[in-house]
Amino acid sequence: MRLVVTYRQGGFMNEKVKSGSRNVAIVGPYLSGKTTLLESLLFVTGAISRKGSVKDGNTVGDSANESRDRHMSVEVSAASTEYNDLRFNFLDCPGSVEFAQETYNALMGVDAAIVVCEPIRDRVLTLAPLFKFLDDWEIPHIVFVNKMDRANIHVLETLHALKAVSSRPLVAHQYPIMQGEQLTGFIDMVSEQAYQYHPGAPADLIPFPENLKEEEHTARAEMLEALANFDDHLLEELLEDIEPPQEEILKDLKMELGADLVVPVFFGVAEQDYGVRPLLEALVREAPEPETTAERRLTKASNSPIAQVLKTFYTPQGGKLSLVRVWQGKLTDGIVLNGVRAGGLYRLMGQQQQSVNEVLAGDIVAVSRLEGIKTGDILSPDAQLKADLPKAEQLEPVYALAITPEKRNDEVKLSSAITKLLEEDPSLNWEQHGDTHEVILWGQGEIHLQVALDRLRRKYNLPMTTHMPQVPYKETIRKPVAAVHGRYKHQSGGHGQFGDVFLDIQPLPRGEGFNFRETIVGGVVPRQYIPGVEMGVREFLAHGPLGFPVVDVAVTLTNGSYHNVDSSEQAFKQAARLAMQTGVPQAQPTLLEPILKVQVTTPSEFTSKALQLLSGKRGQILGYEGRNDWQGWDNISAYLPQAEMHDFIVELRSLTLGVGSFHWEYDHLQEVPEKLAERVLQSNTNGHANGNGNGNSK
Ligand SMILES: Nc1nc2c(ncn2[C@@H]2O[C@H](COP(=O)(O)OP(=O)(O)OP(=O)(O)O)[C@@H](O)[C@H]2O)c(=O)[nH]1
Repeated sequence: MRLVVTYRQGGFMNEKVKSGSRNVAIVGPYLSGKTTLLESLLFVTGAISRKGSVKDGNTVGDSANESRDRHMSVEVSAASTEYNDLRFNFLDCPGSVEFAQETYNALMGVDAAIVVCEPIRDRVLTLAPLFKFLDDWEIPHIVFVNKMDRANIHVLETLHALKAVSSRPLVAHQYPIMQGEQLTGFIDMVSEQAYQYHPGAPADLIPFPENLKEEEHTARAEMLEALANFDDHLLEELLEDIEPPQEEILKDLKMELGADLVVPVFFGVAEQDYGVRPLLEALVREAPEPETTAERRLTKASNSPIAQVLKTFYTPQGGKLSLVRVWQGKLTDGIVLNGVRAGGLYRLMGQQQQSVNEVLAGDIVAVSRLEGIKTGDILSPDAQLKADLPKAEQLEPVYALAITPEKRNDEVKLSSAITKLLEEDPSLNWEQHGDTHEVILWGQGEIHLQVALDRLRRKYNLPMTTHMPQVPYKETIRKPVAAVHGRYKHQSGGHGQFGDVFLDIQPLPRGEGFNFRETIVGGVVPRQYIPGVEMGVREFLAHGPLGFPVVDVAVTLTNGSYHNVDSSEQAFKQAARLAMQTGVPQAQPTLLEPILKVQVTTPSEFTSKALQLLSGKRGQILGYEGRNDWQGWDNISAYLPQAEMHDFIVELRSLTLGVGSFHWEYDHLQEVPEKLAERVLQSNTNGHANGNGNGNSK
């Protein structure tokens, strides 16, 4: 096939069949250098002829406008290159916890991940949730300690800190050669050969640095011991002081990395391309082949083509692209998947696309126009297909904003635009609240929602204003009132309107809602008018004297009278409303607020801070304990008023290096403390209803 060059910096690879492929996600904490590493990988493999930088906004990763604006990845970027006759599909994933869903979805489709991190002791904890995800799903991963041009802690200290947050043993695959804080070369721990880096060129073989002999030997012995834990033959050799052959070490590294039993560690400086070639070599030699990954992940009952959607994009022109991993068989141009004809197959290089005619199992490509298909869906031309592939759990939303189109006429466009937004980003959610009628956008944090709002504005021409969502307060009554009278009598022209009722109004236990009964005897209120009475009561309760829906109240129609000509269901409805208007204010109305049951997850060292945060937000601690499935992490259970939830995730993250998280569900309604209730009611009469009494726009 002929070379089609469409990429500005050097072009796509020749679209010819390679001897194999590797699909690799680049993951790691925020700003650790993932996009820079991708740029370097593409550069050293010749896919681009000039490197862009994150600062200049011209990298292949971070190509979306929303990423460029913020100098951070906000979605997965795919790029393809080749090295050693293998096709490499790299997925550059966002590091911010607010975009973790993107990363988790992408990880489900790769053969291995490169975890990029920085040599900063205090920041390694930010790796813990990612390591846990990788280990829970047994995804083979390599650590690349980046920014070794400013490493102010010793290599062994970095390794030690990293080991503390990984449940799998970390093995140094290289021993870095440093000059002060600057990486200058490395010793390959398999061959024990030393190399020196050179700007813009491959590393040179150099004599073994004698001063590192002892440290390197210790680190190598640790690596071999870790490998020997899963290989009896290697263990015997070590016990008998036999130097294991290099092939055996490499075989073990491949097998144990592939099964996520060990995590090899590399060091580098992505900005200078240092450490990037050895990383590629390791991926070629040691990362699992796509067929091996398919054997581990795919459960299937037929041989038809099978693919899975890892990410959905809507291009600025409005076209839909589904990034898919082909697990089995081949996809061809125009193939029908799950009943939908694909528009075309494309290899991606950031935002650039190159059309291809067919794609074989083990590859990752974008498929256009798969309308109705969502991220995570398993695709096949076989309608009866029974296949299973793991799918990352959907993250629960933890942060909300109420949104309103800047232009009133845009309200009708909003729902279809949000539907597309949610297809692109499954960790968003939205609802139109039943009580407050606000449209609420839910997501993972402030930046996450701002990115969603940017997309609404840019892609769908829907600028929005936002404000803090109102708290859906309710009200109830504290004491019963009996025989409240309501009489509706109206004479206008023809025949008049007459309804007359006596109601008992009583509080119900919390959570009982509403019930209506009648104890009418002797037909003083004829049967056919009683539904009107209930309707009038319900209508009144939708908006009580404090301005909120009234709950946990029982109303009994006990007595009344009627007029043969003038009575009607409508008139009795009005009479009931009048009785309620009189009676409810006498029954000590009181404000109720929704209380959430939350479960906070935090590293144990931050548990006391998280407890303080909860208490400071009127939370009621129910208990806390260490997690059985996650050493060094605690779960805290508490009740938290919904009025205090708005910034809870923001504050929790700022107290816990960004790794604290929480799960929540509505639990019950509870009386608002008197002082606070006054503030809420005051701000409600001013047109706002949130717990802090400040309904300001954000
Ligand atoms: N000193 C130094 N800086 C680096 C290196 N690699 C990346 N950086 C800088 O680190 C910053 C973040 O780099 P990115 O590549 O955007 O990091 P990222 O991990 O992709 O960021 P997110 O995807 O937003 O989490 C940028 O300013 C880079 O220039 C490196 O090897 N050395």
